[in-house]
Amino acid sequence: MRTFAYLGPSGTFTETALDQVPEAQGANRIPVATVHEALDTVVSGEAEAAMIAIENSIEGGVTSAQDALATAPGMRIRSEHLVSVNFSLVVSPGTTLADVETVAAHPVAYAQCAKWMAEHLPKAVHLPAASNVSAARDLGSSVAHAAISTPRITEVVESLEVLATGIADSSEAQTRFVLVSRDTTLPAQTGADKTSLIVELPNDRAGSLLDMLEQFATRGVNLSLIQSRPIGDRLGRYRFVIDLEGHIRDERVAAAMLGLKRVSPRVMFLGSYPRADGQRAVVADRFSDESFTDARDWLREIVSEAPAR
Ligand SMILES: O=C(O)C(=O)C[C@]1(C(=O)O)C=C[C@@H](O)C=C1
Repeated sequence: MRTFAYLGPSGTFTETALDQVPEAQGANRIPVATVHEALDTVVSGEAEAAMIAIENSIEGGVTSAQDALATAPGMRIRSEHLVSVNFSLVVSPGTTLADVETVAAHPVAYAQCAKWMAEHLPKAVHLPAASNVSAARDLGSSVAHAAISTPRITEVVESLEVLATGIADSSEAQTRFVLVSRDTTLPAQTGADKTSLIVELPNDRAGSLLDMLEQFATRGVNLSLIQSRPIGDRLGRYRFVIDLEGHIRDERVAAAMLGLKRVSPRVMFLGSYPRADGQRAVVADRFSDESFTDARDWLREIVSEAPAR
């Protein structure tokens, strides 16, 4: 039976993202407690793929996921999935807002409710939880007086009371999830694709960040995310987590990758996959596949006609 891992327990937004994967319907699902654990199940072969949150429209890149992807061997993103997220404040029956001094919440969820918290619970202390669901499920047994959770939490944990709904700073917030596996076959080009990379730069060379960015700019490759994360071995060493518009089989993306390989000591290719929003990249004529192949044919002709030395 096919097996998929996701950040559990059942009821998380991550599970909602997994529900979007046709192959995961009726499959065996392993709920895990962290992104690291999710990727470990894939590395060990226990699960064929894992669903992880990678970016939020308010909080930006999910750094724990970026760091886990940078260190787990051989991970490839197969597909991306968007889920609209909103949050409720829940308590054990009888607790009022005035009683709440501590709030359990997943850090990404807590950050998305910052304005509501500042207005209604300015003195509350945040207790980080592994997921939106575990924050609420563990209320009875933890020191938390309230939890930030998904609006559907009362379907999973019936004993809870909802103190406030729609507490996220934006009602339009979305989280982007990716399905990660060890399958290295490339998903087909669709014209509306994304490619994810992790790039390290030499830190003893002035202008290496500009060198990297030029590889994309001069080939008309648009970036949709760029974030630096500490490599962790010593101060001042960072890796760049990058999402770009296009597929590695697009000539302009392939050319940028070749350029990157020359300026960077380490480029990790995390995958090319269809964009969840179906938005096609806007590509100027001079960056089209045809423009690249024409230029290559022109050069080949010159080289093949060159007199032997
Ligand atoms: O999947 C969930 O419900 C989670 O608790 C996790 C998570 C995340 O990992 O970032 C997912 C989406 C929300 O934006 C906040 C938290």
